[in-house]
Amino acid sequence: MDLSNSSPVITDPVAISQQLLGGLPSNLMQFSVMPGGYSSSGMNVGVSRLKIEEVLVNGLLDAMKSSSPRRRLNVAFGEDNSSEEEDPAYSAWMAKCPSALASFKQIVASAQGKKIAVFLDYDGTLSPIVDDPDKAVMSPVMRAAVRNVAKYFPTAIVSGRSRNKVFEFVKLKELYYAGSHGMDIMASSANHEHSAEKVTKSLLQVVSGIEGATVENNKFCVSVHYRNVAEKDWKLVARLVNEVLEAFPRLKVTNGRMVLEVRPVIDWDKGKAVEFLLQSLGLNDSENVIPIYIGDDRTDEDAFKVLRQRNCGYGILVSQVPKETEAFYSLRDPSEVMEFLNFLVRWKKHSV
Ligand SMILES: O=P(O)(O)OC[C@H]1O[C@H](O[C@H]2O[C@H](CO)[C@@H](O)[C@H](O)[C@H]2O)[C@H](O)[C@@H](O)[C@@H]1O
Repeated sequence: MDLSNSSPVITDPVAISQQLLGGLPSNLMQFSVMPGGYSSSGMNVGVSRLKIEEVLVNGLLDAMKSSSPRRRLNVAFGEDNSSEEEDPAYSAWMAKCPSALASFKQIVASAQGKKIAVFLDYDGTLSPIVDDPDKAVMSPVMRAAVRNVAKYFPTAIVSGRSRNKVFEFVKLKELYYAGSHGMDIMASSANHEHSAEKVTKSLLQVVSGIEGATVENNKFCVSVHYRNVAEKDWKLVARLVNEVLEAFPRLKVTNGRMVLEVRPVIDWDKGKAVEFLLQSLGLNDSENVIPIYIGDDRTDEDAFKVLRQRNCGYGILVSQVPKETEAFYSLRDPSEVMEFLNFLVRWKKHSV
């Protein structure tokens, strides 16, 4: 299948599902309800809708605090990285999760004669984290790097944002897009979309009095951002979100990078989205396909885990601080992601 000549922009979830799902095993098409609202990975901080208690609010609050680790700065994006090499904790962590740049030769050696498929998260991976989610633009050089990668490898973006929104940022028709943590490639989602609209309205109402709190409707998931909220108010945000969810038994909340992500209680995540895309795109041959998934967030861990379990391909975590991860390799920030993508293109050009 010549993916570079196909028409990959996923414009309608139902249509694409019908197009992609033809021939897929029926279990891939099922949504199943997870008891208690916890994600299958156990990495997310799932909050049961049934127990809106102090202890859970505090649990969520702890997760909110730990999602804002000390931030390093990024040279390529106009910031200063000078003290990076001196952090012993980071160096120790790198021994377990080595740099994908330093390990590039090993990565491509294992891909000789095989097909690489590239999966990319958006926020924090292709664009640096910024205070205003609407301003998380992708730099022209990063766009060029992603475009080049897509010329040589089937490439998909798997984002927590809605497909439309992430496409507005990326603007590349030659990619595949999975939005709402992969839910935005699925059919039968009308109910989830409706719930997202309703819960967005309620969340907007309750957080309207909290300075800095914003709500973003990602079609099937809804983000409540607290990056710009004073830390003293985080507990209030957690409490209000939990209270709203009491009226939405089919929704749960997980914690991302200073964002509470309200999503359907279904057995679907970025890992399942990657499996779905590999199968749909005819790339399910784990002997001959090496999927590379690059992401920075807890939700990306589901995809890293899938690659580990399949024993094929590599998860690459983008992080400037040591983190527990299922990824094999690491990159510090979006500028290193860009370098890695450029390396891949250069290697491919010279290996044909
Ligand atoms: O899966 P992703 O593409 O990484 O999407 C996850 C969330 O990303 C966005 O929020 C994050 O980036 C914002 C812009 O840099 C930042 O302000 C926010 O604090 C981060 O959590 C997006 O706005 C969310 O809706 C996504 O769920």
